[in-house]
Amino acid sequence: MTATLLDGKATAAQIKDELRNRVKTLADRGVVPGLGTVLVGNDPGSEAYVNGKHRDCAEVGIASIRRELPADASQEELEAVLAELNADPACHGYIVQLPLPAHLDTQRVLELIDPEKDADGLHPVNLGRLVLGYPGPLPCTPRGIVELLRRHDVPLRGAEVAVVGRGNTVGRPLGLLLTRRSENATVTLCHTGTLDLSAHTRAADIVIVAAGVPGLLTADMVRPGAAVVDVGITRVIGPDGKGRYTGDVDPEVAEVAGKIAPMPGGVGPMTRAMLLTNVVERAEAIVEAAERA
Ligand SMILES: Nc1nc(=O)c2c([nH]1)NC[C@@H]1CN(c3ccc(C(=O)N[C@@H](CCC(=O)O)C(=O)O)cc3)C=[N+]21
Repeated sequence: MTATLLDGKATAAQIKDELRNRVKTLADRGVVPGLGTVLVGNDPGSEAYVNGKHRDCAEVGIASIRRELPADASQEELEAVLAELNADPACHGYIVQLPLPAHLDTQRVLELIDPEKDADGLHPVNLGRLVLGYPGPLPCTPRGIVELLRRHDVPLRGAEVAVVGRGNTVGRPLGLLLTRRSENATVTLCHTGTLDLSAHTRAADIVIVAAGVPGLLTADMVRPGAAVVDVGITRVIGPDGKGRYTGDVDPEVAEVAGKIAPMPGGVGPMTRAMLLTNVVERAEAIVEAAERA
């Protein structure tokens, strides 16, 4: 491998150190930030992610508020939990772990989250704020990618960025974030239906792949020296018959790229660090509003 590492694990650890200090400052003002998680069912992958979020909270001093419902929970039961968290002043932000079981109405659930408590930044009101350039919680993965690039001195201003994938959680909001005046990148939002994908990726200074297609980005598609960010996370069965997660970037890309954010160890830890950041920011906003009053 010739590319240098965009090390999400180390960067997330540094961000957690910074958050620990902000949480201390909040505690001095009498507020402990609280993150809520809502998990429906017992998918082992979702359980592992939610456990990871609570471990992160403990490391930083954020209080964990855990709500778990059985796989056959009704829409009404789930909505009652959201109403409870919306009303709980100890909960500064929360997430509903996705995907939900198929019998539940995901769109309706996500729209019932109080936008001011939307730790994922994915509520339609907050995506609308992002479109309009208004302040609000930002989606964790796009924000984590921008933060990872910034902290590794990858210039965004004037850069050509190819984003592959236009999903609501990563690609589409990432395009909006990167084209804000404060970032000022030039973005081409590609997807698996783009006719000449490699023409776009080869023209880019930064290639960010969030398509969920293992091995989609190959070495011939990358301009030598470009920065590459792998957001893909797909469960595959390896040659040994065991399940594992794989990214969207072929390993050979590391011989061509100048910098690479790998999976694992890149965007995942940054996503988790941004979830914590969103909660601490919500708590800070509440303390500041109370002190102004
Ligand atoms: N409401 C909601 N919000 C989410 O943010 C959300 C969700 N639902 N559903 C599932 C996806 C997936 N996701 C990941 C976050 C971190 C890692 C992560 O930290 N990965 C490590 C590897 C962890 C391991 O190997 O166990 C890494 O990339 O290095 C992975 C996946 C958040 N999601």
